[in-house]
Amino acid sequence: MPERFLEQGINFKGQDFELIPFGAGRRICPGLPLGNRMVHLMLASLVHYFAWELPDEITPEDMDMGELFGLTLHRAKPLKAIPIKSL
Ligand code: HEM
Repeated sequence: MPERFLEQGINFKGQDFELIPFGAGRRICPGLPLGNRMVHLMLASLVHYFAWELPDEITPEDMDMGELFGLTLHRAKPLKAIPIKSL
């Protein structure tokens, strides 16, 4: 639920310990600025250039958003999204 951080005034740059995808303090990830730009560029390019659909007539409401606890918290079932055509 990434939206839980909306309007909280929390950012990911290592000051707010509720959200530290790049770590914090002296050993914070030195690739933070590059990583931040690349993730935005990659995701925006995929959304901009392709139309997407879910496999097997799954609707967004049916998606299993279950989580699996580990070193990081990730989806129990990987997201499968199919690019159907370039826009
Ligand atoms: C979305 C992309 C990335 C994420 C989420 C990420 C996340 C992290 C995290 C959590 C750490 C450990 C920080 C800590 O120990 O507190 C780390 C360390 C590190 N990251 Fe990244 N990283 C990303 C991209 C990059 C990139 C693009 C580079 C280099 C070009 C990079 C280079 C490093 C290095 C060298 C360390 C070790 C820093 C140290 O131990 O002093 N990372 N990263």
